[in-house]
Amino acid sequence: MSTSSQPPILTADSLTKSFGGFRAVNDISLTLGAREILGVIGPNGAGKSTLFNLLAGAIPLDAGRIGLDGVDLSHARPEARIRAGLGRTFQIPRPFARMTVLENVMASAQGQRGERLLPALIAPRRVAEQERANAVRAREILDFVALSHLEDQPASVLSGGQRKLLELARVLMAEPRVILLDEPAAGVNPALLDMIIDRIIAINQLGIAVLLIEHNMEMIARLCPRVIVMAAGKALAEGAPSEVTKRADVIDVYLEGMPA
Ligand SMILES: Nc1ncnc2c1ncn2[C@@H]1O[C@H](COP(=O)(O)OP(=O)(O)OP(=O)(O)O)[C@@H](O)[C@H]1O
Repeated sequence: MSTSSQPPILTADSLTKSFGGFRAVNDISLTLGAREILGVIGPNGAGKSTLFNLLAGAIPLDAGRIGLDGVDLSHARPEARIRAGLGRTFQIPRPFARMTVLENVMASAQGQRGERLLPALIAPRRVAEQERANAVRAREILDFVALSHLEDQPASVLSGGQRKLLELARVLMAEPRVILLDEPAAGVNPALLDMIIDRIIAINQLGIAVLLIEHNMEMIARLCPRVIVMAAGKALAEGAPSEVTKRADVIDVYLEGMPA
C-alpha cells in the first residue's frame, strides 16, 4: 500500500480492471495526501491511464474501492466525482474547438442554472447573475494560467502547451480538491513547460492535491517528492524519484520496452 505522510484526501484500495482476459490494473492501492503532488510513472502500457480512468469513473471497476475525503466514490458517475471535487485532465486535451477560450472555461462551471430550462424561465435574472459571476471567475482563472490575452480566440488556435494550460483552467473552474493530471508535459515546448510546472506548484499551494502521470522525468523530479512506479498493472516501487529510478527492477521494466 502506498501511503502519504499527510492526512489522505484520495484513497484507492485494491483497484482491479481487466479488458477481456488482460489485467490492465491489477490490485493497485494508493493514498494521496491532502496537499501532496504524487507522481505515477512507468513504461508504456503499464496501466497508468487505466488507473486514471478508474479514479475518474470513465470506466467501471472490476473490484476495489475509491474514496475522496472519506466519501465512497467507487461506483459514482463521472459528473458526481467532479462535483465531489475530483478533477482530471487528459493526455490529449479536448477543448471545444469552436468556442472561445473564455467560453471553454465557463463551460466547466458546476451547477449552471442556465443549462436547465426551467430555472432559466422562472428566474432569468438569477441565471444572468450567475453567468456574470462565472465570467468573472473564469477570467481570474485565465489570468492565473496566463491565457487572458487569448480569451476571445477560438480554442482551435491554441498551441499544444496553451491547450494544456486551458485544460488546467477548465479543471480549476470546477473547484477541485484533487486533480488527476495526465501527462501535462506531452507535446509542450520547453518554454511553456516551465510555465506549466510553475502553475502546478501554484495550484498545489492553493491546497489542491495532485496525482500526476508523466514520462518527463525532469517534471517529476521538480514536482514530486514521492512517486509510484507502475509496471504490468501493478505498483512495482514507491519512493523519492531519485531513489526509485536507481532500482534495478525499475530500470529493467523500462529497458524491456526498448528495442534491442
Ligand atoms: N479499452 C481498452 N480495451 C482493451 N485494452 C485496453 C483498453 N485500455 C487500455 N488497454 C490496455 O491496457 C494496458 C494499459 O494501458 P494504459 O493506457 O493504461 O497504459 P499507460 O501506462 O497509460 O501507457 P502510456 O504511458 O503509453 O499512456 C495496455 O496494454 C492497453 O493496450
